[in-house]
Amino acid sequence: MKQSNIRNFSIIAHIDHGKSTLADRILELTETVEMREMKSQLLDSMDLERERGITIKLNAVQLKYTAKDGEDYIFHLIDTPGHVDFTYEVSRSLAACDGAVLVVDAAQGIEAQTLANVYLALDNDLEILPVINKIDLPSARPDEIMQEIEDVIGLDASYAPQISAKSGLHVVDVLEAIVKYIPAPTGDVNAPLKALVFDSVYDPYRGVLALISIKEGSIKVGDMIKFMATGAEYEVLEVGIRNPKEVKKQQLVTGEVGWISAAIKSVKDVRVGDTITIKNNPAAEPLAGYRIMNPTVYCGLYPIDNAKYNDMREALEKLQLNDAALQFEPETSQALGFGFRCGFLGLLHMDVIQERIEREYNIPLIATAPSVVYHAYLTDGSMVQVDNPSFLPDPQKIDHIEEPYVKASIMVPNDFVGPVMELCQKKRGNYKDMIYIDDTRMNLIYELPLSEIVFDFFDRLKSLSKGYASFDYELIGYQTSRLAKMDILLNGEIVDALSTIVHRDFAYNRGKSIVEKLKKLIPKHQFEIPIQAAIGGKIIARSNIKSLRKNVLAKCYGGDISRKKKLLEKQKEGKKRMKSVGSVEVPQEAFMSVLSMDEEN
Ligand SMILES: Nc1nc2c(ncn2[C@@H]2O[C@H](COP(=O)(O)OP(=O)(O)OP(=O)(O)O)[C@@H](O)[C@H]2O)c(=O)[nH]1
Repeated sequence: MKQSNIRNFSIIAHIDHGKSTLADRILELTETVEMREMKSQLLDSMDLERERGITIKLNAVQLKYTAKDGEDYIFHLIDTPGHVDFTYEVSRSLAACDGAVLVVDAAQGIEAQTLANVYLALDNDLEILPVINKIDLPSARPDEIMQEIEDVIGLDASYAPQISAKSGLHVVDVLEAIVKYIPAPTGDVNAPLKALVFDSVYDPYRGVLALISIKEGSIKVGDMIKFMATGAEYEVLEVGIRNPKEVKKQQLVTGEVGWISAAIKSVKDVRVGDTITIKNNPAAEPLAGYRIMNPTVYCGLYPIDNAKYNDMREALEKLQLNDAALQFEPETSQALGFGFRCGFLGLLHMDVIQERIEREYNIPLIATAPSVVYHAYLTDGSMVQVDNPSFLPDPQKIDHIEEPYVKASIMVPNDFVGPVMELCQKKRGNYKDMIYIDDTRMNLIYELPLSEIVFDFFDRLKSLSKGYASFDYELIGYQTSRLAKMDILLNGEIVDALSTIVHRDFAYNRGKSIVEKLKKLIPKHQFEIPIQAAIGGKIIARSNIKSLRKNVLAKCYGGDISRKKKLLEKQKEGKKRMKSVGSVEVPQEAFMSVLSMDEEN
């Protein structure tokens, strides 16, 4: 295939605007997948993804298309994840392309992630092809949306195909527009190899497969390769493409997108964003833009059954082979026993990992409230990074504490601007700017502490804007805040897993709210349980869980063993998700109670 007849592109969109549905239609139209094999949203391979309707892992497929000009083309379609947690992956997958198909919902119009994705595409110098989707909806306003794309993004949308990805209407226009408007790859096939690693997949038999886009040169079986950032060296055992079935090849050349296997044991050697070159004929410099991804959110994960500790380590190790962004190290909690401190890219990433451990490895867990990474500057001039609130150094030794901040862009209809600004204010946001999108909507720019938005910000935003607000953010660095550690005491004992770092101005309300929540969540015991919130030994809120009066077994008379058994079974069921903390049984929800703060302020 001539390089000039290759087209490499991604589909980008705000969540739910129809990216995966369009990808499915394109696969059908190019007859890449036979109809009977076609499962809806084929590119989303993990069960969890399908269930949650989100795209997490990237995928690349090769498609063949005979255009109306009579020429045969090869398309490489690279699927990108659509959630803010995975921005870096989106950016790298875009760097593997020459163009991006921008899907915009004809009823919703431009949303925060539409813009965020457009900026990422522009950063990567991509040609952007707008496509207006869901024109079958009664509420569709394709012409207005076309105007919006021109006004807000500054793209010429006059040639944007207006389609229904669901029914397939006009989807062929998208393929023609890809041929016409997205440029062919330009690299020199005779230059030393530069292959961008934009994803990796773990295969239990062959080790890590690197998904690569060949920017210059070529790669073939038997080559000795070098990963330029990690320095790892391997011999290439297999190269190939996916269509979406795996097809082995002898080599991949400039413009092609595929995979290589080289008996690579750990995903850590195959960092997304790295450049692969040939060891004996290396490229002078790597492709631009590589960076190491650091987790933004940490939490403790503890097996409910301590005997499962080693199984859990194995589960995490296996998951990590697949997911370089997941970090973990052993941690002990007085309350919860032995477990792991785990680092994630965001809350969604955390949820997904937690669910996979429970579901795929069958290990019931207790998760502690997520925490961001604080920088505690000590009076001796040193700095410690704190990702677990219970390890915050003694207040006497702390000079000041800094916390991570983000710049948030929130798109919201005019009617909801008031409540959204109020929410941002409550979440300690600093107002920065307000940009008019059109007569009906605005883009609010705020700087907010990450700790405030990783919790329930997104849910609150959605509910108070009736689902209309959309949101995107990027980390902008650390700022000093008046923070302190708040401890929770049950029955007079500090429960380390319930400690949080709070802003001093909000400490009282937050303490009160947590204490009240715990009172509702922790079941009654045979004895009274005092619950207290304290900062530096000073009690700021308290309540009591009254003792249980009735014994369930008292109801059973005589020797009705089966009834007794049933009752005990029932109690056991209820206890499954409990963890004994000292003499108190605490349910899983209690550890998350520090998160949802509906009653506060
Ligand atoms: N009416 C209508 N619904 C559509 C159309 N295209 C997609 N949808 C629906 O919109 C919803 C979201 O579509 P997806 O393709 O999953 O969206 P996505 O952008 O891939 O979402 P993420 O992968 O989560 O980012 C699904 O319920 C689709 O059935 C369309 O043309 N018309």
